[in-house]
Amino acid sequence: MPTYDAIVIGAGAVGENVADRAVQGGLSTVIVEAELVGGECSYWACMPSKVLLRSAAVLETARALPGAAEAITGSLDVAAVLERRTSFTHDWKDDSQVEWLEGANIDLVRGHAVFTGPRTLRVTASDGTVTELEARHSVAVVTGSVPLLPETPGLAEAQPWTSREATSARSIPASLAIIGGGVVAAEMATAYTSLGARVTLISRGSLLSKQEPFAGEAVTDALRKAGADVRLGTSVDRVSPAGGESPAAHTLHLSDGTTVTAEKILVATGRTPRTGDLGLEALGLGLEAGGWLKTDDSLRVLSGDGSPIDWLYAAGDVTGRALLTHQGKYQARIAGDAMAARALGKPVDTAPWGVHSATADHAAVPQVTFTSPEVASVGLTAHEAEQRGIRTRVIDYDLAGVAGASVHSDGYAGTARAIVDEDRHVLVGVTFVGSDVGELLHSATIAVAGEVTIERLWHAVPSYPTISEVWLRLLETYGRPVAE
Ligand SMILES: Cc1cc2nc3c(=O)[nH]c(=O)nc-3n(C[C@H](O)[C@H](O)[C@H](O)COP(=O)(O)OP(=O)(O)OC[C@H]3O[C@@H](n4cnc5c(N)ncnc54)[C@H](O)[C@@H]3O)c2cc1C
Ligand SMILES: NC(=O)c1ccc[n+]([C@@H]2O[C@H](COP(=O)([O-])OP(=O)(O)OC[C@H]3O[C@@H](n4cnc5c(N)ncnc54)[C@H](O)[C@@H]3O)[C@@H](O)[C@H]2O)c1
Repeated sequence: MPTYDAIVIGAGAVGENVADRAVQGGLSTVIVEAELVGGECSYWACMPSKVLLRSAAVLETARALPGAAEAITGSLDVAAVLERRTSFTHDWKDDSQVEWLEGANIDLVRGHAVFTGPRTLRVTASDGTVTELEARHSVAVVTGSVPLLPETPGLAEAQPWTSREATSARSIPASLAIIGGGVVAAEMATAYTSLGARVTLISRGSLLSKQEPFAGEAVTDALRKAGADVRLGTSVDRVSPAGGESPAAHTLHLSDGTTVTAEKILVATGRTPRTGDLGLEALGLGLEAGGWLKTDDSLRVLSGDGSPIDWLYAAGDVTGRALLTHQGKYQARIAGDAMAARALGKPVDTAPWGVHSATADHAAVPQVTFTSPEVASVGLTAHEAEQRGIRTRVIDYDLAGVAGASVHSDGYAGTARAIVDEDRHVLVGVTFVGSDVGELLHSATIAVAGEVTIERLWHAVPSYPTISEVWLRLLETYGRPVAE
């Protein structure tokens, strides 16, 4: 049986990084992949979705700029956008990522992995070939997540799209009904409206409800202005064939008594961990098939009794810690380093903010939602800070009042919010809403993760005239520091 120091199950962006750090730490490592090396982010999530959004965002900015606006003589070239998307996904082929694995000294076994015992796995390839693998030290489960489909009567029969079909479509449907009000729903509603589909978004709550309320409100207003039908506080009771002249269309019957007819339905109601078919439950460790893999901050999986399993690690979506590529890769760096350090008897630093502790997962998770306007946030919302019992002050500033924003484009609209922990005089959360604010976010992430005091932030001088001058405006709104 081939034996390695470490086995990584899942070669998405996160698994690749776990394996890379394990190899760099001195462990012989094999990675197992059932589909494409590169995972969801490269082929059906981050990259294709952002490419689908980008051209229209640039066009919108140009339209708000005298001089540039006059040069626009046509409309969005949908075929060119789809072609650029396909080039980013390498037409759903993973040769370049396989080449990267080879360069990083990571062995690859293709197929679906199932645990046969502690540290042993059986991998079955699509042609039926079986490979048994054994790990001397550790196994990392990095199997990601899959879309969660609600059990709405008639929905499965309508063969709805998930994010996979929405990001890989070769043509744009005339009409698209999107069920959900989270990030996927908001981004895909923005993209498909710009690409010419008649979009109806149906959300049982508000839009982007995990963010500051003004974020979802701004995106809702913008989507409506762009022509989308956004129905909030409504759910889908059942789906039926539309009949009539367009047999391929579907009718969605909503809880408010209205109906929506659409050629395609996109379900964007969240994700569920890919742990149902791994044989984890047979290990006798109290792990549940289909459940999230809870971990400690060095990414060791916690057994049913809450104690860490010394040989079993997990990172990325499958942990449910933060379903974001960059945060999963942060966990991956820590998991791979911790696996290597423990295997080789080297020191392990699991103190908060230590080398082997994914502390930022609790305090400073950044996220950019690439809607129009963009929503960029890190750390806590005002509501979350209050729930954690932090004594806060909320500072808001209208981005339209910042010189750099008015240079960016005419009629620039946006909002910035900073949440100050009044006891520690540090920021615990920041949100920006506005065109191109995504590139501003890392300044806020550094302030929050670095726990930079308000007094010191006055010495971080933003350049004039950039949108980042909002930092100075937020400080002025908070109040000048005084010498004691
Ligand atoms: C539409 C959409 C847009 C997104 N946009 C962004 C974005 O802009 N920015 C961002 O940060 N995040 C974004 N995300 C989230 C991001 O895609 C995920 O957080 C990220 O892909 C998780 O990476 P992962 O490696 O944990 O899982 P995955 O990428 O899902 O990789 C897991 C891999 O494991 C393999 N696998 C599973 N089970 C087995 C098994 N038993 N044996 C062998 N192999 C197995 C799978 O085939 C897969 O390749 C988006 C998500 C969606 C749905
Ligand atoms: N730009 C980015 O960073 C980006 C982009 C897309 C996705 N993602 C990540 O991917 C993950 C998945 O995104 P998502 O939008 O699918 O999930 P989400 O958790 O953001 O939103 C799920 C939405 O579905 C609704 N919902 C849940 N069950 C429902 C039901 N039965 N009926 C009707 N509505 C229901 C929820 O109320 C919520 O509005 C997110 O956690 C996000 O972090 C990130």
